[in-house]
Parts: sequence; C-alpha cells; structure tokens
Amino acid sequence: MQTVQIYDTTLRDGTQSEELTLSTEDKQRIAARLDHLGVAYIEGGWPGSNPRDKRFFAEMRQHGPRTAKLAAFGSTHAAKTTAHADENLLALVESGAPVLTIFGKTWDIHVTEALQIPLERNLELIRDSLAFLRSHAGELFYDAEHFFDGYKADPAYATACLRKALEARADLLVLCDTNGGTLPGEIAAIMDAVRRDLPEARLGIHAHNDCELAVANSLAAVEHGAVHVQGTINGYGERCGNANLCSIIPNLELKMGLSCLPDGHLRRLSDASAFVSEVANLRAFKRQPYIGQSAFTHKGGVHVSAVRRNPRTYEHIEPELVGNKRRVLLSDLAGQANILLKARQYGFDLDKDDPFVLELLTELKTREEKGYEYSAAEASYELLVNRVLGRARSYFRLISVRIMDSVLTADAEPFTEATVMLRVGGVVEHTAATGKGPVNAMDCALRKALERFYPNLGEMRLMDFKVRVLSGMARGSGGTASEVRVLIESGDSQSRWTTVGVSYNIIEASRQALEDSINYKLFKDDQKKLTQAIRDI
Ligand SMILES: CC(=O)SCCNC(=O)CCNC(=O)[C@H](O)C(C)(C)COP(=O)(O)OP(=O)(O)OC[C@H]1O[C@@H](n2cnc3c(N)ncnc32)[C@H](O)[C@@H]1OP(=O)(O)O
Ligand SMILES: CC(=O)C(=O)O
Repeated sequence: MQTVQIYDTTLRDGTQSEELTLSTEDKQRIAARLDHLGVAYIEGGWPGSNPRDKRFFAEMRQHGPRTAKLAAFGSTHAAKTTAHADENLLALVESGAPVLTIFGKTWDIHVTEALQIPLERNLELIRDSLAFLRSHAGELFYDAEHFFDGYKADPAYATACLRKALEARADLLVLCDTNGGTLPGEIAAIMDAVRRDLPEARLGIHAHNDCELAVANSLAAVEHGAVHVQGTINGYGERCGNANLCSIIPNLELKMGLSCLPDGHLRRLSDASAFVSEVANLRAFKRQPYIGQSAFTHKGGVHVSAVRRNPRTYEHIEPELVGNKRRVLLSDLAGQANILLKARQYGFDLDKDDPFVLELLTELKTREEKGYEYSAAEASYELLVNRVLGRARSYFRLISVRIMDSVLTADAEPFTEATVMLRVGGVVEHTAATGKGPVNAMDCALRKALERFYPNLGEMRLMDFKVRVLSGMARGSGGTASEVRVLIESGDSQSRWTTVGVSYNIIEASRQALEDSINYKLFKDDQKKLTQAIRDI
C-alpha cells in the first residue's frame, strides 16, 4: 500500500493559534501521545524563538519519541549575516533534533517587501542555510513559504527557489499555502507543473484553512504527487487554523486507500484529539468530522429508526474505525426508535410494543415542549427512564428550600444564605449554609444536609452552569419574567454529567438541575457497586 508521511506541527504551528499556549511539560505529554498515535514526524517547536522550545528539545534528547522522528523548525538565515553565524540556524543544530526544517521565501513581494532584500539575495539565503544545515541533519526539509501565491505571481522565481533548495540537497520540498487562499484546482495544477519541472523532487504540502479548504487542498496535493502532509491535531493554528490531521488521516486511509499510520492505529485518533484539547485546555469542537462528539450522533427519529436496522443508512464509516462511537439523542424530534436505543444503553431491553416506550416518548415530548432539553442533559433523562421503569431509588425528599439574599450597600459583597429541610428515610435534616450567590448557597446547604448519609457526595464538583432565557413572550411574560432553562454540568474523578431544570424562577430551575445532579451521582455510584458485587459473586 502506498504510504503518505504525516508531519504533525501541533507543537509549533498549532501553538500560533490565538488561544493555545503550551508549557514545555504540556509539549512533552502531547509529543508522547502523537508518538503513540503513530505519526511519522513531530515538529516540536522553534528552538531559536524562545527558552521554552529550547528546553523542550533538551528534554527530548533524554526522553525522545519511540517511533516518530522529532523535527526542529526555523527560518533561512538573516540577510544581514551568514549561515555559519546565524543564531537561529545554530539553535537548530544545538537542538539535536534528527530532522531539521526551515522555511524560506518564494513569493517575490515577500522578498522585496517583508525581507526588503533583492530577489537574488534570497536565493543565496535558501542555498546557504540548507547547505550549512545539511551535515547536521539526518533529514533536511525545506518549507517553501507562500509557494502557491508565489507561483501565481512569478512561476519562474518560485521554481528557482525550489531549485536552490534541491541544489543544497534538501530531502523534501514542502509547498506551503501559507495564506490559505488557494483553491483545490489551483493546488492540483501547480503540483502538476512543479512535478514536470522538478521530477527529481519529493514534495510535501502544508495548508492553512483561511478558505475552509486546508483539508481539501492537502488531499488534492496528495492526489497530485505529494508524499508528505503537514497539519495539526484538531486543526489548531494561526488565524483560521492549519490543515486538520484528524480529518486528513482518515480521509487518506479510509477514502483514498493510502497508509499513513501503523496498522490499527487509526482507532487511536479520537482519543488523541481529545487528549490534545484537554492538555491545551480548549473545549473540543463537537461537530468535527470523524472524531467529534457529534460526528456519529443521531437525533431525528427517522434516522435513528434506520440506523437501528443498519447503521450504514446514515453513517459514512463505522465510528469505531477512528475510535469514535455512535450516540443517539433525545428531543422532540425523537421517535420510538430513539427511546429503544437509549433504553438499551441504560440496560433495559424494551420491545417496541412495550407501553413504557410510548409513555417515555410522550413524557419526553411534553417536557421538551416545556423547555427541558434532554439532548444536552442526558443524565436527567437517564434518571427519568430509570424512575419510570422503577429502577432508581429515592435518595432523599426535599421538603423546603429558603434563600435569603441581602445587599446591604452598593459597594459591599452581597450576603446569601440557604436553609434546606429534607428527609432521608425516616430522618428529617434541617441545615443552613452561606454561599457565593443563591445557587452556590443552595448547593452547599444540600450537600451539608446529605453528606452525613452519602459521604461520596464530597467528591462531586459543579463544573459549569448555564442559563438560557426561553424565547420571550411565548414563555412567561418576557423580559426578566421569562422562563429560563438551567443546565448544570457536574463531575467526579470518573465522569461528567449534565442535568436540566426549567422554571420562570431561576432558583427553582437551578434547584431542579441541582437535585437531578445529586441524584444522578448517587444513582451512578449505586450502579457501580451493584456491577462490582455481581462481578465478585
Ligand atoms: C509561515 C510561518 O508560520 S513562519 C513561522 C512564524 N512563527 C513565528 O514567527 C514564531 C517565532 N518567532 C519569533 O520568536 C521571533 O519572530 C524571532 C525570534 C524568529 C525573530 O524575532 P526578531 O529578531 O525580534 O524579529 P521580528 O520577529 O521582529 O521580525 C522577523 C525578522 O525575521 C526576518 N525574516 C522573516 N522571514 C525570514 C526568512 N525566511 N529568512 C530570513 N529572515 C526572515 C524578518 O525580515 C525580520 O527581520 P528584520 O526585522 O531584521 O528585517
Ligand atoms: C512554514 C509555514 O508554517 C507556512 O508557510 O505556513
């Protein structure tokens, strides 16, 4: 099978993304995960740029990747000096990386306006920089920055730049669509022209996503002779990002029949994507093709009904091939098939004729009409199903919640206190707690009352709290009297879950979501204990 080399630049070009900053340790963790994924090259950074990247390469000399090759990045030497004296090139050599990649100018306006040097001098920079690095590099790559724009402006000059890199014995010429403005047809035509002019060159592609075409452009380049593709995990990168390897890799392997990861490693892709967004502390993009949480998620009843019979009816590949999984959502667009699939996921094997199915579907649609949104709050729905089917026990019964919020003066902190009365079995508990605002005070008082009976609540945390006003006059009287939906995301060391509440009173909506959240934690822990007890028998 033909192979395409994957060159990951998440740790270099990815960190040029507006919201992405990685410490040396973060970079090491991500490098280890990319190595585990099986990419051929990991571009670790620009050692001439900052001490963090320098330290990364020093660390990697001790604990380098096991199979991937580490690349260090830099530019051709400064015009005012020589290659031998250039600090950037010396830092590349000192990095000890087995692969050295430098970028150079190929577009005339970049030479005359950005570097402000004659065109001929730029050719010298390319040749001398690569010639200097040649003996220090296991592999030497040349990134022809703005190659496609340069080629459109002056094909002879852009090609002359590539020739200089070949003369200096670069192993690979990477054609870059740096501004991301090129169309797939143009990429194809220019790739063909370069291959005609330089048949001896090995070519790679580096595309940016300014026209949402970085993936398409990378695939077009491969169809027209590129043997090496650069990109980043989740498409992180400056402006609109880089070519997204999480789409490119499965497209190459599953649609184009080319190999780019070791056998079986494609299944690691979803985990790798989630890991990088977690370390980067960025929310994962749900609608990412292949590996996003929504990529194989079905909501419409018609779709779910067909997918139950044969998943190929609405899925272009099996989700497991990329380590993803199928999900089914519940909403007012659901049909009985959604309920059957969800119930099976919760451990109930229901039949379509079972009266519970219709009851659950009717309950779902009635509640969605009231504003509950179960596709975003599955824990609340799982509790509902378990209650209707008689499996969830009642952990506590809330008798009353009273909240006092007093603002003494305009510049003093407001003071909030919640009083909670509840019953656990035959015991009535009456507790008060203060908090930062009414929801926090209610949360603190509920836990204080319950932790004596359920100590495991101590490890539960509130992760996110969202309030949405439900479309104005149609619900409540509009404005500040509108109905609201509250979504609470909670978590413990094992998992996260989201619950929902709806009311015209924000405290009551929060109370519902909070109560579901606590019940869900207790229910889940009970289920775990039960599973363990069955295993132990
Ligand atoms: C397309 C790409 O993604 S390229 C990667 C872009 N990434 C980055 O820039 C991140 C890392 N950069 C840095 O840390 C810094 O910009 C450094 C250390 C490289 C340079 O910092 P400084 O010396 O302060 O220069 P500054 O950033 O202001 O300007 C860039 C300099 O590089 C020069 N330069 C730009 N491209 C090249 C090139 N291919 N070859 C030689 N010199 C170049 C510019 O002419 C300018 O030098 P000048 O001011 O003497 O004319
Ligand atoms: C080299 C590089 O990152 C670019 O041209 O976009």
